[in-house]
Amino acid sequence: MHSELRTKRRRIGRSPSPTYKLDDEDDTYEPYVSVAQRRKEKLAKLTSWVAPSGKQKAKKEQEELEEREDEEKEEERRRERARKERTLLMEAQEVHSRKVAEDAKKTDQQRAEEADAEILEAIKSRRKLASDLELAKGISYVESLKTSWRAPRYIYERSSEHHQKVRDKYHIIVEGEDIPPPIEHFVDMKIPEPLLQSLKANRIVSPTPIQLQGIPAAFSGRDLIGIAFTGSGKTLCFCLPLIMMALEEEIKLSFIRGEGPVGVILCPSRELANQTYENVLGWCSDLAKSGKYPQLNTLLCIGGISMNEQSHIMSKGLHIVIATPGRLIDMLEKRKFTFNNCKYLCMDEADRMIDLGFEDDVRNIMSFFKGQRQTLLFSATMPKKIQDFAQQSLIRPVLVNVGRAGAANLDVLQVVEYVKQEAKMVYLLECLQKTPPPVIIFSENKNEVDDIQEYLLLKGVEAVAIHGSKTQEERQYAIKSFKSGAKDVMVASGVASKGLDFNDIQHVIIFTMPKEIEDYVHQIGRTGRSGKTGIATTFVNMNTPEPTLLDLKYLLIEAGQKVPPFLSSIDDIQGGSRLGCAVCGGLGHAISSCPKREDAQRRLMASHRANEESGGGY
Ligand SMILES: Nc1ncnc2c1ncn2[C@@H]1O[C@H](COP(=O)(O)OP(=O)(O)OP(=O)(O)O)[C@@H](O)[C@H]1O
Repeated sequence: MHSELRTKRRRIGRSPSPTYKLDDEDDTYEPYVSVAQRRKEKLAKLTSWVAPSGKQKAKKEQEELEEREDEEKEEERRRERARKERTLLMEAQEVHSRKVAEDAKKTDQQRAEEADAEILEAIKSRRKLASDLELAKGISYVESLKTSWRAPRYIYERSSEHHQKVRDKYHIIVEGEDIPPPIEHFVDMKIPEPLLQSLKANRIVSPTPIQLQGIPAAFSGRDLIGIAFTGSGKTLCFCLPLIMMALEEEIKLSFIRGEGPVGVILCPSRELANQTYENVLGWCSDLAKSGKYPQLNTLLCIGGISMNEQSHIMSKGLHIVIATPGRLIDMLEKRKFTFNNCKYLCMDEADRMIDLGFEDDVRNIMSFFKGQRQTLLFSATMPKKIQDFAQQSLIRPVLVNVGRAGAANLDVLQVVEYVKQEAKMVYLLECLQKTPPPVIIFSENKNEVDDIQEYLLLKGVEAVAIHGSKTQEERQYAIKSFKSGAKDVMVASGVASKGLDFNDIQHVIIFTMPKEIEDYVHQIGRTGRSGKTGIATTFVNMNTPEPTLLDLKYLLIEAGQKVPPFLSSIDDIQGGSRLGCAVCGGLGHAISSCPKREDAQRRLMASHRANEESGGGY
C-alpha cells in the first residue's frame, strides 16, 4: 500500500501542472489542480494526437496576427477619441498656464514692447480715410489736382540744393515726391495785390516757415500735411489757397444760386470755425473792396447758430464753407448745398479730426464729394503714426514739418509749480500778479471753470468763462468781450485751447494739468504767438497722473526749460520714447500706458452706445 502510494505521488509529482509544496515536511500532500486546468491538459493531450497540418497552423498564426492588429488599431482609435474629447476649457487652461509661465520670464520692457506692437498693428489696420464709395469702387487718383499756379520762373530754375538750403535755414523738414520750391516772399507767391496790402495791414509781411513751404505746395494743388508749432501762422497757409482757387473759378464763370462751394475748411470746435470764418471774411472783403476782384461768398456752418441768419449767403453762389463736422453733415444731408463741384478739403487741428471716434464723420463728409479733391491736414501736434495713417489716404502728399510734431512753442516760458489742491485757488490770485492782462486760465473740468470764475468775480477780477455747457450766445459773448479787452481774464475748459488766436495773451495759467500732453501744448500755445513771448504757469500735484508728469518733464527738457526738482526726481520706469509716443507724441511714456489711447477708446465706446440708442445716424 505504501509503495503504491509513493508511486502514485511520484506520478503526480511529475505532472506538468504547477505544484505547490507548502510544507516540505508533509509527504502526504497532494497539490491541488483546478478543474479548468485539468480540462485544458486533457484537451492538449487529445489535440496532440491529432497534429495540426502546416496549413492550419499558418491560418491560425495569420488569425492571431490579424487579431493583434485589430486590437492595436482599436487602441489607437480609443486614444484618438480621448485626445479629441479633451474639452476646450482644458486647452484654454493649458494655453493660459503656458502664457503665465512665458510671461513670468518676460521683462517689463518686453511686455511694453509687445503691447506697443499690438496697438500699432491696430492703427495700421484702420480703414483708409476715403469715402465709402471710393473704397467700394476702388477709386484712387494718381495725379495731384491741376491748378494754374506756377512759381516765378527764376525760383523754378534754382537748383534743388538751393531749395534745400532755404529749408535748412528755416528748419523745415519735407517729405514727398517732386516737392514745390519754398518761397521766401509773399510777392513771389503771386498773391493778388489787395490781399498783400490786407496782410501788411495786419503786420503780416513775410511768410513764416510753415507758410513759405506750405503755401507753394498748396497753390500747386498738392495734398498736404502741415505741422508747425502753435501760433506759427498755419491758418493763412490753408485759407489762402482756397481763396485763390475760388477767385479763379469765379473769374472764369460767375457762380449763381445753388452753385458751389469750391472748398470746405473743417474745424473741431465752433469757436475755431468762427475765428477762421472771420479771417476769411476779412481777406475776401479786402479783395472785393479793391474793386479789382469779385466778391467771394463764405458760409459759416456750425452748431448752435440759426442758419437762417445766413440765408442771404445761401441765396447766392457759394464759394467757401467753414464748418464743424456735425452741422456740415446735417446741411449736406438736407441738401442745403452740395459738394458736387467741391475740390478742396482742409482739416484744421487735423489730428483731432481723424482721431479714433471722429474719423467716421470725416469719411461721411468725404462721401459727398463727387470728384477728385485736394486734401490738406494741419496741426501743431500730430504723432508719427497718425501722420502715416493720414498719408495713406492722400495723393502724392507733401509733408511739411517745422520742428517736432507736438513740441512746445519755444517763445513760451514754461513754469511748472507744485500746488496742493486746496491751495490752488488762493495761489491763483497771487499768480495773476505775474503779468498784466490779458490772461487765460485753463481747467479740464466745467464745474471747476465756473468755480474759478465765481471766485475771481468775488475778488473783483473781471473774468469771463467758456466751456461746452454754456450756450452759444454765452460762448460768443465771452470770446468777444475778452478779445476786445473789456474783460481781463478768461477761464476756459479745453474748447478754447485749440487754435484760438487772442491778441497778445501775456500769461496762460493751467489750473489743472490736462492728462494728454498734446492738450497742454495747445493750451500754453495761446501765448507766445506770431513771434511774441509769453509765460505759461502750470499747477501740478498728487492728482496729476505720473505718465503726464513724465511727458511734461521731457517736454520741458526738449524746450530747454527749467525742470523743477519734484519733476526731475520722477523715475522713468514707464519706458518713454525720445521720438514721442506713436499715439499722442508724449515723450515720457510707452504706447501701452498712453492716456490718449484710453480716452479715445472710451469716446469710441460712448459714440457706439449713442449711435445704438439713437438708432444710428449722425
Ligand atoms: N507771416 C506772418 N507774420 C506775422 N504774423 C503772422 C503771420 N502769419 C500769421 N500771423 C499771425 O500769427 C497769429 C497766429 O496765427 P495762426 O492762428 O494761424 O497760428 P496757428 O499756427 O494756426 O496756431 P494754432 O496751432 O494755435 O492754431 C495770428 O494772429 C496771425 O495773424
